[in-house]
Amino acid sequence: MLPLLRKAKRMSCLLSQTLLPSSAANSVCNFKPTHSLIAPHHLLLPRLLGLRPKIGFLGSVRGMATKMDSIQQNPEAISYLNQKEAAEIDEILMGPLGFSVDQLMELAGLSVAAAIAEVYRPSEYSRVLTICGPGNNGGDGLVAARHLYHFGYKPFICYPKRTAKPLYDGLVTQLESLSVPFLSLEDLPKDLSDSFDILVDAIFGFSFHGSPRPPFDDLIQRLVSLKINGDTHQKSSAIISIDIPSGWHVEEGDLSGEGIKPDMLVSLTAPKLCAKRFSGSHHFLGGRFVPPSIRNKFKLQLPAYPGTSMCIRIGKPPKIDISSLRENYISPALLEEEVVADPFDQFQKWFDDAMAAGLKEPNAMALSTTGKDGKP
Ligand SMILES: NC(=O)C1=CN([C@@H]2O[C@H](COP(=O)(O)OP(=O)(O)OC[C@H]3O[C@@H](n4cnc5c(N)ncnc54)[C@H](O)[C@@H]3O)[C@@H](O)[C@H]2O)[C@H](O)CC1
Ligand SMILES: [K+]
Repeated sequence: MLPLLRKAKRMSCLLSQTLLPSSAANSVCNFKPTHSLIAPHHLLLPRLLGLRPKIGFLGSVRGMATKMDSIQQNPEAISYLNQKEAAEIDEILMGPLGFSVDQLMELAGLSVAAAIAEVYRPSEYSRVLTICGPGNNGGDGLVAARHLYHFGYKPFICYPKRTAKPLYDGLVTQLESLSVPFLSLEDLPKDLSDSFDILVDAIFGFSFHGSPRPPFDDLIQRLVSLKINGDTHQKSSAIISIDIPSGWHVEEGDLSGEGIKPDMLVSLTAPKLCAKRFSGSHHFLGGRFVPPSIRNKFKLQLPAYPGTSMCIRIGKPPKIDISSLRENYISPALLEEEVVADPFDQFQKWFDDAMAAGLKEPNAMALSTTGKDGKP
């Protein structure tokens, strides 16, 4: 036991010298422990409590941070665009400013996928059906589906009116090469909420006008009825609308009051006027490509995106039930017979666990010592 403890002490000095200020390191090294355990602190604490750290989907940690940090924008402080302004911005971006539609669509679709991943974990909401319309909104949906695939979701596509242009052919080929299933209208299951956890509405964007024509009228109706007939005891699929809830008037919103009621809206570039009527839980902004010249010309007030994020929550986040954030760790205790004889090997094992979990600062650690009586 003694050589093991000496080794542990030697290692604690080594670690302390790298991690602590010298005075603190000296006091650790001069301290004579009778028992000592060293581990990355996020591993040691739960283990000492007889628990094993849970290695979960990192998006949940990130999502939680975003929930906490999210800027609770005053909706009135953000600019809303009318249909003409939205189309004009598009034209300027793709005209004098030199962007291509492919570029903007890629960024728009990536923002949508990022916003979805902020709120809906793939462990709970894996099956995603994206319903794509005939224009660029549909293209955003195809791009988002590809990114969701890479984020760990299982995407499906319904794209009943394909646009015969190389850009769209390419997006379809990219998804087919990932074996993402394309479902025809006939293939769609009767009850969408039985088969899909998320339904992405990529049917119409800011160029929509009039009343939806077939086959989109029916598809929109299926999304509407999902929320009307939703069994309150069963988890209903989440509906995510890209840029505009399809069928809504771009400026006036849900004129009949009987349109889609999405759970999440991802506005692109800047929210359109109809977004003022959005009453779902999650309103995000994406399309982080608006240059100052456009901001100035249209006097746009837009929130600053945090760090490298592709999306930002706008509007108030839903109230968080703190008890639902609690995780139960059900794992065996740290048993003496399971501990490796050499503390360096044991440390390496814990360190490898921390590295594999992708934890931030896996080299941060805590040193605990106890007396012979087992007291700290
Ligand atoms: N700058 C940006 O923010 C970018 C946004 N993007 C996305 O593009 C859409 C706007 O795309 P656009 O192709 O102009 O229009 P739509 O997708 O809305 O679809 C037009 C399409 O729909 C047909 N249509 C219109 N009304 C009806 C109707 N009543 N019934 C049936 N069909 C209808 C019309 O004929 C066209 O075929 C924007 O919202 C963003 O989502 C870009 O991806 C990137 C830049
Ligand atoms: K839409």
